[in-house]
Amino acid sequence: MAKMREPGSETPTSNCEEEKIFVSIRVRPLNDRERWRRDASEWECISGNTIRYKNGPTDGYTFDRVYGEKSSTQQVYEQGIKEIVLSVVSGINCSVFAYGQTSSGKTYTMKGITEYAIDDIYDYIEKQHGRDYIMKFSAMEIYNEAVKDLLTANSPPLRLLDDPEKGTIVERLTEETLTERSHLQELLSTCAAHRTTEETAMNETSSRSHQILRLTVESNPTDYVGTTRSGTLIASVNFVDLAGSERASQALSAGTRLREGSHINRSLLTLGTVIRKLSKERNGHIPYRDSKLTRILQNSLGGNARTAIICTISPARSQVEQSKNTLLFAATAKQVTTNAKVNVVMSDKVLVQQLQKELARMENELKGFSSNSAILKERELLIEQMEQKIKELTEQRDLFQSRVENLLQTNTQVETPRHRRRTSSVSNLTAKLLQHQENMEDDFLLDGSPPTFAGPDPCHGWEEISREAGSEDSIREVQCVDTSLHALKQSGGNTPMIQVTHVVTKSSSRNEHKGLDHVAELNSQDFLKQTVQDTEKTNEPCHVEDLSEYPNESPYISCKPMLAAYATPMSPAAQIIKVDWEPASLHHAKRLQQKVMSYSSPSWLGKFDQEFASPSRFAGLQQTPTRVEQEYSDCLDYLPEEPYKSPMQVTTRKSSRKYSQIGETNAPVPVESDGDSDGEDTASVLNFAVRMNEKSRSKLSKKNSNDQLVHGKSYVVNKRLSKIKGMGFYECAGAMTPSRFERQQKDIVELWHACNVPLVHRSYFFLLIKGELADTVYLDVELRRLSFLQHTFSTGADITGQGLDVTPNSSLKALNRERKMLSKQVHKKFSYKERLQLYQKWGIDLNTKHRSIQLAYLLWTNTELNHARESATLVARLVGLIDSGDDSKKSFGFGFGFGFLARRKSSTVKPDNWKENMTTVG
Ligand SMILES: Nc1ncnc2c1ncn2[C@@H]1O[C@H](COP(=O)(O)OP(=O)(O)OP(=O)(O)O)[C@@H](O)[C@H]1O
Repeated sequence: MAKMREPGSETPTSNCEEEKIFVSIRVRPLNDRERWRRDASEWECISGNTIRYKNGPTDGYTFDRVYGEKSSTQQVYEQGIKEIVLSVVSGINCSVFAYGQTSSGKTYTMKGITEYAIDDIYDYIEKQHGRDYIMKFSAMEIYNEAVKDLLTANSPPLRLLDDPEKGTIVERLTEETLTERSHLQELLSTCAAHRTTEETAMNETSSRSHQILRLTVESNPTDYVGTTRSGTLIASVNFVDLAGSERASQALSAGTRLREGSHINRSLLTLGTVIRKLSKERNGHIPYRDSKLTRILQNSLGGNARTAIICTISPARSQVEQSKNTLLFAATAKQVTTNAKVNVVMSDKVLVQQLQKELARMENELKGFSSNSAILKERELLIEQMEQKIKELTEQRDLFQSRVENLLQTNTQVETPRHRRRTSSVSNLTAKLLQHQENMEDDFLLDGSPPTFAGPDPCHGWEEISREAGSEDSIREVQCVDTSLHALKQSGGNTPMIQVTHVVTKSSSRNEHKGLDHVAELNSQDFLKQTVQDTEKTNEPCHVEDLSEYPNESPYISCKPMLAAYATPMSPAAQIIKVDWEPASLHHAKRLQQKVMSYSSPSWLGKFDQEFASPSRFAGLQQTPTRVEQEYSDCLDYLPEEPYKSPMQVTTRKSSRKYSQIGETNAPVPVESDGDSDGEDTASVLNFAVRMNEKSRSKLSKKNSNDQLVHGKSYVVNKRLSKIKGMGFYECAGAMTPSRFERQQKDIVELWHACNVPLVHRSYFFLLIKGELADTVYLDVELRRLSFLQHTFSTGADITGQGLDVTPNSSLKALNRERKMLSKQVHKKFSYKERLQLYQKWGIDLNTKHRSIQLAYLLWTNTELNHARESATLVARLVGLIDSGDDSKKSFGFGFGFGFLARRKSSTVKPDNWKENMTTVG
């Protein structure tokens, strides 16, 4: 038996509680007619819950409660019924049935039960605080399977409706809201008056219908404690007085009685069936809908309700069979289980009310707190002051902003014609470049060949344009050459070799112009020889400056060596000669540049030039100009006044200079030609270098080493510098200064180009270098490695014959494959958003087709720009290396560099090692 819950103490989540129907038996006393018949009382209650037929088995029938003839209705109510009925105030549905044959005392008992229950409910509600109760009363009868409203006279039959939430409801059933107890008494009287009854032979009233009185109790909380909220509890208690349970055959006679009996029994038979089925298996089909009675009382018979059934019997011997049937029904009903739960309804209205009350409470608390808090007042004051300050600052900012805008506008208006022309030319060039690339890139991914950019290097163009646009300086750098053997003479012949460099000055001396013209007139084949002879003859006045007086200035950085390819390999004491010039005109600069560019690289490098970034295409000088090339040639007229410098050609010549600086003295001298004109160029220059080297050594042996011109001394031919003496080159540049670091890095980049080093390796190396002193070892090792590699390539030695399958051509092919893959990976590895950002960052027009290819091209050519590291990072990501992690990158760079060095020193360079290394980096 479920215990009654304390209203208001329940949680919003309802807990179901299973319990059996509470079944009690009440035996009424013999009535006058039975006594007149001398009918004997055949039933006795042998205990509080067992009744026994006096002439039957001694065991008797056991129920929850049994009440004898002398029991009172109050007893029946108090012992079990009351506890169930009062559940309604806790939000639990409940029902009390009276079942029994006609005149067994059902109405008598239910009348008393109802009155006691209502009294108790009223008593309970009146004692409660903190909740508002609303009670509503409705009454109906089911007669001949018609539902009638007992609160309405001559009620028409009412329809039953199915409600998804409430279950079966009776349409238009009167529901009176109760005010006070007397009100309910009046309503009960009304119901009794409207119920279908008949007069019996004993001048008594016999009920012919099933009566259902329903009291609905709704309770709402009126106060709140903290944030706990409880909803509305709604439950109903049904007082059901059934019609006589005797069989129709006994009650009916004919006509109306027959129909009435069948209807009565339809509901009663269905009730019996439902109870019987519920007592056996609740999960099967329960025919609630077979009768109005069971349909209306569905919840009370096996659902969400607590139920009590009072079975009334007559003690008379003549009614034993009916009494036994009643007890049988009672025994079956005793097996039925119901699931009662608390019915909580949290309506929006109630919820809003609760929240409003809670809000009001919190506001009151806040007001009280604010009014009493001095701290809050201070902060409010502070906030006001800060807001005022912000306002003032905002006004000042706007004022300054407008001034800046005015200034900018003024500057724009005074823009020089030259600047306008340059800007215009930049725009034109950009448009043409992009348009051209759009056409050329179509074929790139199709045939797998590297992009044949007929136009200028887009990377270079952007850099130059950017530099030009950002500088109004009249100083121009011009690539030029000077053998300056004068310097050699002044050095006392100790210099083992001579390097040819270029330099930039603002000088306007006539002699310089001569020198420039002179150099510019030289052809590529005889350039160095002629220059040396001329210099010795004319003995042009040049100041020889010792770099030791400029210990912080690296000659390599300041003079940008260009034709160093002609230095003797493996010489540890390269001389740096710096010649400052300013061209007499742009014409001279261009001519000189053409000459410089006409120097051919080895065949395999030349091929690369033609295919990738040939400046000759840009300048349209060496080949028959195509339509596109002609366009670019036209563009030259609008170019900034700076000669085009090919990264590739600079690389070709510079790389050997580095080789000479760091190489080993006993290394072979590369004098062999590969047979083609490019090779002849190289051989010629190298022969020259060898000759000069030998000359220097001869002088050195005769003069026994002048202390001012020891190995490592560097000289600068510079009209602006005074003569200085002192520290040697290696002493000067031995420390890892930023300038040296930068120079070495650039040299490595150039050698990478020259040796077709895979992009993967380049990326790794760039990512390895952090700009720290510890990077020196990486740079040195890489330089040595590349120098050796380049030397091997340039000598044209039959490396394949030695088992090495890494050749210039093979590495170039591998490099091209990489580049092709790089272009494809741009789309795969970079998101759309990333690509857009990269296009903008690298100056690629978003409207251009094949933007990704352009981006890839810029990435693999931009190792000479300031974005080298970023470029390397992007490349590494594109080729899938970035995911390998820092450790592997470090170990790769370190292991690769030192591993190779170790093999060389121990003379254990094996073809397989080479192959392995190159394969690894590729
Ligand atoms: N426990 C009782 N003590 C004294 N009188 C009783 C008791 N029970 C019933 N009576 C009387 O018996 C008569 C019939 O009772 P009641 O009308 O309640 O029977 P009923 O089962 O409702 O019959 P019906 O089904 O025909 O309406 C009534 O006069 C009633 O006063």
